Amino acid sequence: MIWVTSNVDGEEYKEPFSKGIMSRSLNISYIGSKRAYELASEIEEELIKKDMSVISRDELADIVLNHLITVDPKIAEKYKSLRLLRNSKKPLIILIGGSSGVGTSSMAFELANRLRLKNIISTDMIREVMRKIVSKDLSPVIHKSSYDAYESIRTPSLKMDKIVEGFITHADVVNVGIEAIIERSIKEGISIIIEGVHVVPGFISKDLMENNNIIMFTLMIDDEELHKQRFYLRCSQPWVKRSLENYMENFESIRKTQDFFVEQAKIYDSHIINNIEINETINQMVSAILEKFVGVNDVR
Ligand SMILES: Nc1ncnc2c1ncn2[C@@H]1O[C@H](COP(=O)(O)OP(=O)(O)OP(=O)(O)O)[C@@H](O)[C@H]1O
Ligand SMILES: O=C(O)[C@@H](CO)OP(=O)(O)O
Repeated sequence: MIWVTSNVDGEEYKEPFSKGIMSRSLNISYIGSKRAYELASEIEEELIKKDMSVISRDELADIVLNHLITVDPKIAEKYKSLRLLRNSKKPLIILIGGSSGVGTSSMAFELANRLRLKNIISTDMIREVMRKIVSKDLSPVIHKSSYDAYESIRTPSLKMDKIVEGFITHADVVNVGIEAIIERSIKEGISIIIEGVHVVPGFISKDLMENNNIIMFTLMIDDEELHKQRFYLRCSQPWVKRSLENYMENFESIRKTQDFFVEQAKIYDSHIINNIEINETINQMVSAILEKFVGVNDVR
């Protein structure tokens, strides 16, 4: 057996070399799990040939890097950048927003897998906790959805589109919870992805956004028909309880909230991604993250 050693706060600990863990860390630019597993097996063979029974994490990373350079320098470059990112002292906070149905929760899950992050929180869950604490009488808007919150605004403004006004009032309350999660993640030093319809550019305090490793993505779907299909797809899954009829009835309003997202994203410089193809979306996100936090240009 090959043991991998590391140091935590001066204490050394060791764990057995695992091809599964290694191949997950190698599946970085979507080379596919089969190819990643083959590479992990090649690396294991190399360790056996060199008769290494104990190896430190850093030595192992160097061996992996050298192996990847001979196989595919682009994958090697990405592996190196992601290691730098993972070794960063500050936690990484990734915010993924977009109007209902554009794919924030699916993309958060895919990105977490790609970056090997363990924490994802949906803003719908934050809203659910808030609904238990804040009564319908006190804040009727958060007891509605983002696209029909306008129905419960007590005194609508005459100057603004009512759907957008409802959306802003609704998302603004949930942002109190989002900021709390960000503050707690920074305090604990844990990296996290926060996703959902309430992650709107310009709604989180400037101070939090500027002084930490935070990056925001705004997903959208420019093609209306494709956006509708995403709801069909989601609601056709047997475990989904949300009704397709509700989203179809409110589709026009949902599209209006998307227009608002895009306007805000342009003003506040959030990365706008047309979420058509999963790998393309994830590659764009990973490239933006590496560029912002490791200073590496696109190595796709
Ligand atoms: N890039 C993509 N390609 C194909 N299907 C996708 C893509 N992104 C998301 N989907 C699918 O679209 C549907 C809607 O996505 P998802 O539930 O992630 O949206 P959401 O933005 O989280 O919505 P809500 O905020 O209303 O919960 C899901 O069935 C998901 O699998
Ligand atoms: O408010 C919304 O836009 C959606 C987000 O997921 O929630 P629901 O349709 O479940 O109210």
